Amino acid sequence: MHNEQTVCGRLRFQKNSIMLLDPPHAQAGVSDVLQSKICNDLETQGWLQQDFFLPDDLTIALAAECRQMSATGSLKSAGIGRAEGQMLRPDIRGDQIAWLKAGQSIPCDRYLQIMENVRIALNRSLYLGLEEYESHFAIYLPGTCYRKHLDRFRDDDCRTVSAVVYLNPVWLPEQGGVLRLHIDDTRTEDITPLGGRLVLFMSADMPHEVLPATHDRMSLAGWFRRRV
Ligand SMILES: O=C(O)CCC(=O)C(=O)O
Ligand SMILES: [Fe+2]
Repeated sequence: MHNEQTVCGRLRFQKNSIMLLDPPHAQAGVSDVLQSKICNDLETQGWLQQDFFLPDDLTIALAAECRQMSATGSLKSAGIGRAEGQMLRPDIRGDQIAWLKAGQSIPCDRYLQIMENVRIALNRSLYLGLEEYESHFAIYLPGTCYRKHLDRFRDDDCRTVSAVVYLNPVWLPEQGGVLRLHIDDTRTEDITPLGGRLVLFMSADMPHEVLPATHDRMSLAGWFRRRV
């Protein structure tokens, strides 16, 4: 595991990073490192963190796309709840989002292909029967948050594994904006939203929240789903 102080300072260049995808990464599966974390960490503790998950050039391209969408008004305030029951409650959830569509850009398709490899790895390790992946860009403007919640809806149990990939190439601890996982009644785990980092956790069992930040906080949040 990398020292948080070093990792938080600045996204390092590819030569220092662990190659997580076997070349050529588009078609290859996930690395042995990630596959064994899925087996060990996700299965035993219900969550995992993988740094340098995305190649640096992809993190930068996705961050640029997120910023561009924000600047052109393509990101919309996210609601809470599902379908007709959805409502805007910026005091509870303050991010702005845009759902990804296949073919919308080369970086998004690269990201979706990588997540497809993760889906296969999850099924191989944990026999979860995951059939699809949905994902959105998210930006949390300074001061906004997402209060403690579970990702699985009460009336729809398809969301099985939650995945967040962070897109800010630089993130300092004093900028806040951690993802706080509530592991049990007494233990929490804070994850700094540093670019390239992946977090996976079980959607039904892991209460979590996003704390306010002092800077724009960009990510791709997604869910591996079982069929209805
Ligand atoms: O951005 C994060 O760290 C988590 C986001 C989240 O919890 C969600 O979108 O449901
Ligand atoms: Fe969530």
